Amino acid sequence: MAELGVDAVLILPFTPEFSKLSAADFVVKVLVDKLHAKAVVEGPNFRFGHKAAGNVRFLAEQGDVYDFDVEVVDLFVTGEAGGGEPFSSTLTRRLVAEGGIEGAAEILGRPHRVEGIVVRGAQRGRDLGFPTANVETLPHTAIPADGVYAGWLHTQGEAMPAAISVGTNPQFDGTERTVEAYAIDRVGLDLYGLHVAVDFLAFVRGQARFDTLDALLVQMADDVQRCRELVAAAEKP
Ligand SMILES: Cc1cc2nc3c(=O)[nH]c(=O)nc-3n(C[C@H](O)[C@H](O)[C@H](O)COP(=O)(O)O)c2cc1C
Ligand SMILES: Nc1ncnc2c1ncn2[C@@H]1O[C@H](COP(=O)(O)OP(=O)(O)O)[C@@H](O)[C@H]1O
Repeated sequence: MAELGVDAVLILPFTPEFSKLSAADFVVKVLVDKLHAKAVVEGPNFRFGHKAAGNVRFLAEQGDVYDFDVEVVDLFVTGEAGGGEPFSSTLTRRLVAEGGIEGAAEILGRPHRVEGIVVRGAQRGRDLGFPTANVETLPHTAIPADGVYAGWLHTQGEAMPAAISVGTNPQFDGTERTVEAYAIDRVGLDLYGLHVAVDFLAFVRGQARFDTLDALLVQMADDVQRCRELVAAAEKP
C-alpha cells in the first residue's frame, strides 16, 4: 500500500446498523464529518447507502453541496484471457477456479500463488521420474481447476521453474485433491517440511487417465518440456 502512495486505509465494517445508513447520511456522516473529503474517486458502477440507493450522479450532486470533487474513473477490463469483463475479486476467484489463471494474473498484476508446507504423498513421483512436492494448503485457499500448469516453485528465496499438477491423480484412482510441483531438471532436493509457494503461470492441459502408465509418462515428459518453454518465455515473478 505504502509503495502505491497510500497513507491510510479505512475499513468500515458492514454491520446491520451501517447497512441502514441512507446514501445522504453516508455522505454527511462518513465523507464530510469524519473524513473531511476533498475529493472522492469512484468507478462508474459505485453504489452506496441503504439498498444501494446512492450512485455516482447523486455523489456528484452532494459534492456540489458539501464542496468535494467527484472523479469517476473507467473500470479496468480484462483482455481475452479474462473474457473482457471488469476487474473484480469475484472474477479473479472464478477464473482461478476455472483454470483461467492467465486472466487472473492480468487482474492480480502477478501470477496466482498457492502456499503451504511440503508434506509426504504416495512417494510415487520419484519412481515415475518426476518427484513432486505436495503442498499442504490452508482451508479456503483458491486452488486452480484440476489440470497441469507451468509455473514456479519458490522456496528459500529461490524460484525454480516447475510443472504443477492439481487434482486427485485419476491415473492412480486417487481421491484426495492435491497441489504438486515438480521442479524441472532439479535432482536431490529435499523439500519436506519446508514452506513453499507455487506460482501458476499458464494452463497446459486438464487431468487425464491414460490406458497405460507408459502413456502417462510420455505425456508427462511432453508437459514438462512445454512448461520449460513457457517459463523460459515468461518474466520471473
Ligand atoms: C507434469 C505432470 C502431469 C501430470 N499429469 C497427470 C495426469 O494426467 N493424470 C494423473 O492422474 N496424474 C497426473 N500427474 C500427477 C501424478 O500422478 C503424481 O504426481 C504422481 O502420482 C506422484 O504423486 P506423489 O507426489 O503423491 O508421489 C501429473 C504430474 C505432473 C508433474
Ligand atoms: N525436482 C524435484 N521437484 C520436487 N520435489 C523434489 C525434486 N527432487 C526431489 N524432490 C523431493 O522429493 C519429494 C517428492 O517425491 P515423491 O516421490 O513425489 O514423494 P511424495 O509422494 O512424498 O511427494 C519432494 O517432497 C522433495 O522433497
